[in-house]
Amino acid sequence: MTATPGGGVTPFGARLAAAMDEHGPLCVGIDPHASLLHAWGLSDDVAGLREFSLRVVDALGGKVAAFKPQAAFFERHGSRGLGVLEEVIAAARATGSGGSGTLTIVDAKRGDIGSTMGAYAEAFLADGSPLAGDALTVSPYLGFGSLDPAVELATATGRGLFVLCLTSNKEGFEVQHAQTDGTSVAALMAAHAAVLNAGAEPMGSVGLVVGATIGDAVAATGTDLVAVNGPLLAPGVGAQGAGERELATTFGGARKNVLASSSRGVLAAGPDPEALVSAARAAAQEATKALRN
Ligand SMILES: O=c1ccn([C@@H]2O[C@H](COP(=O)(O)O)[C@@H](O)[C@H]2O)c(=O)[nH]1
Repeated sequence: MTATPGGGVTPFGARLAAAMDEHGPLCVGIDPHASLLHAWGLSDDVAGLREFSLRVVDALGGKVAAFKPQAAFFERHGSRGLGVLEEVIAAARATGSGGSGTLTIVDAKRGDIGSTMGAYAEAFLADGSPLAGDALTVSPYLGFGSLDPAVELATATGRGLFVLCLTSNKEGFEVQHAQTDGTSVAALMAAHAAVLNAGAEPMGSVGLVVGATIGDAVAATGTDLVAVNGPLLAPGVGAQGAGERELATTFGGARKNVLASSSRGVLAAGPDPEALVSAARAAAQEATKALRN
C-alpha cells in the first residue's frame, strides 16, 4: 500500500486514477480457463495454473493499470490453487518501476450477511492477509448494508470495492432493473456508493461493476453514474463482444472513471510475452480513445 507523506495510506480511488493516467484505462483479467491452459501448451493442474498466471504478471506487470485475477479459476484447483492466487497477488505487487507494483482487483464477488461478510473482508481486505489485493468485487444482493464490514475495512486499509451494479451478462436485468417505488435496484446501489464517495478527490474508492455490454441500461434503469464519483469496472470488452464503440457510448459523463476490463481478449494472444504486451497495448489504446477523448 502506498503511504502518504502524513503517514496515512493513499486511498484506492486515488491510486487507481494515477495508474489509469499512466497506463491507460485497461485492466487485464487473469482468467486461467482450462481451454487457455491447453492453448498455451500447459496442463490443467496447479503447475499449469501457476505457470500461466505468473507469465501474465511477468509480461504485463508495470505496463497496465491493473490486473483482475478471477478467484473461481484458482479455487477450482483447491487449496493449492488458492496458494497460486496468493502468489499472483504478491507478484503483481512486486512489479513495476520503483516497486510501485501493479494494482490487483480480486474478482471473488463475495456477499453474505454482515457477520460473515466480516470474515470475507478479513480474508480479502486486511493488511497482512495473503489474499488481499488492492480491491475486491462484492455482491450487494443481500442488501447494500450487508457490505458494511467490507466498506469499513477497505476504508481503513486504503483498499477499494467494486459493487455489482449492472453486470455484463444478459441475465442480470431481472434483478438489476427491478423497481421498487419507481427506483431500480441498480440506481439504488449506485446511490449507496455515491454517499460513500461524496467529496472524494479525484474519486472515491467504492466503485461499481458496470458491464460494457449493457447497451442503454444506464438510462433505462435511471442509474446516475456521474454522482457515484467512483471507479467503474467495465468487463465485457473483447471476448464478450464490447469494444471501442460500446465503451464510448455506455457510460455518458462518467467515462473518465471507467476501467475497461478484458481477460480472454488479451490472454488469447499468449503465451508469447511480446504478443501479450501488443494485445494489452492495443486494448488500452482502444479504451483510451473511447474513454479519454
Ligand atoms: O458483470 C460482470 C462481472 C464480472 N465479470 C468477470 O470479468 C471477466 C470477463 O472475462 P472475459 O474473458 O473478458 O469475458 C470474468 O472473470 C468474469 O467473471 C464479467 O464478465 N461481467
